[in-house]
Amino acid sequence: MKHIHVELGKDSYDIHVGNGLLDRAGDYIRSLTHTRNIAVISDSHVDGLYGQRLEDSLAAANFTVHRIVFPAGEKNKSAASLLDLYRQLSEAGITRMDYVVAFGGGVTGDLGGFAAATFLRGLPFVQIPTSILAQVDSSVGGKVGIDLPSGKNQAGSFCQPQGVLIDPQLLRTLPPRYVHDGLGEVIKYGCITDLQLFELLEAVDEESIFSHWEEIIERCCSCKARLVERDVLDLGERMVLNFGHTIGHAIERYYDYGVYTHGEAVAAGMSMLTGMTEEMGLTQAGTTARLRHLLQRYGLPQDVDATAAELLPFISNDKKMRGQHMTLVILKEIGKARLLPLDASELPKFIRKKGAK
Ligand SMILES: NC(=O)c1ccc[n+]([C@@H]2O[C@H](COP(=O)([O-])OP(=O)(O)OC[C@H]3O[C@@H](n4cnc5c(N)ncnc54)[C@H](O)[C@@H]3O)[C@@H](O)[C@H]2O)c1
Ligand SMILES: O=C(O)C(=O)C[C@@H](O)[C@H](O)[C@H](O)COP(=O)(O)O
Ligand SMILES: [Zn+2]
Repeated sequence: MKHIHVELGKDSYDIHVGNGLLDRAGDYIRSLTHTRNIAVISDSHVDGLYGQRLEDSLAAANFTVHRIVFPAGEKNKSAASLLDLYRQLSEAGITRMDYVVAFGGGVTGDLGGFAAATFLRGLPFVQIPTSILAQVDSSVGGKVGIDLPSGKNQAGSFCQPQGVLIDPQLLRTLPPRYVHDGLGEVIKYGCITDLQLFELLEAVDEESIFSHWEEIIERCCSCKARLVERDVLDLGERMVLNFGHTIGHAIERYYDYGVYTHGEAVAAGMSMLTGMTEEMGLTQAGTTARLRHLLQRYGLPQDVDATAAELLPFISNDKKMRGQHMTLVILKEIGKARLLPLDASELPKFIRKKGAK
């Protein structure tokens, strides 16, 4: 079992990584609280697969368990779902001393975490991520929230979990599309800070990657933990985690959260942007080809049909926008990202698509 500490003063917590941890969740959460009631928020797929196992572990540790379920899918990371979770938390009689577990992929972590962060002005919560994407990225760092018609993650807050329990064995049931989806964010970590991780992904293939999950999860979570410790509110250095997301979020929204998964959209965003920055001489020659080759190897898109003009309106409310100024995350080379401040009027030239004027 591996432990990664996230040092944030009174908001500090630990990330635990180990096979079989799901069945020890009850004892672990019991070590954090004496309360009786616990709400487990999960989507319909994860609840069906693992809800009873988690309930059994929690019940054995003397918790009264309230399983709260919402329909799976990014379209449900919505205000309507949030209201329904509040209703269910209220009907379960959850009070301020009780605990919430966000148990599922990134959608559950963001939506369930936001419900916990805001219901009764805030309840303590634990993240038990079950998708690759959630195990390498979304369960750590405290960004919780929902999508709005105006854009991706447009309502949310920073609220750190009390702990994160990662059981890589749960990934065995993850559908192949979401293996690729999560690898989109893993490739992001390789691009922004971890050349060795990028090289590992180049060296293995989809078959053999399963034997490397623990190492991959640990590398990504450690990288994220260090960035979050230095810049918890995302005002500077943490922004590198947003590489590929300026265009990626616009892609998700343009297609109404129904065509590209988050990891796929980020993959296309990284590739499209790097194509442009390399052409401008800001990125080392050859980087785009290397990135696109890796994306292709793991079944991820390198481009989308939507034009720059179609995507641009959804970039105007990116969270890296400050008035008329914007920070773009670009690559110097594989393993090294940098923040590029620019005027919003310059954005179109970074989104212009290959071959377009
Ligand atoms: N807060 C953050 O820092 C952060 C970081 C990255 C991404 N995100 C958000 O995460 C979301 C994407 O997360 P995701 O890709 O995990 O999507 P998801 O939560 O929708 O999960 C993907 C699918 O896999 C299913 N699933 C999850 N675990 C499973 C398992 N073990 N076995 C079988 N099926 C399983 C889910 O039911 C769902 O159908 C996006 O909304 C994105 O914005 C947040
Ligand atoms: O934790 C972060 O910081 C990230 O940017 C991680 C991203 O992978 C994640 O998708 C995040 O939710 C994006 O945040 P946003 O502030 O751009 O909505
Ligand atoms: Zn992301």
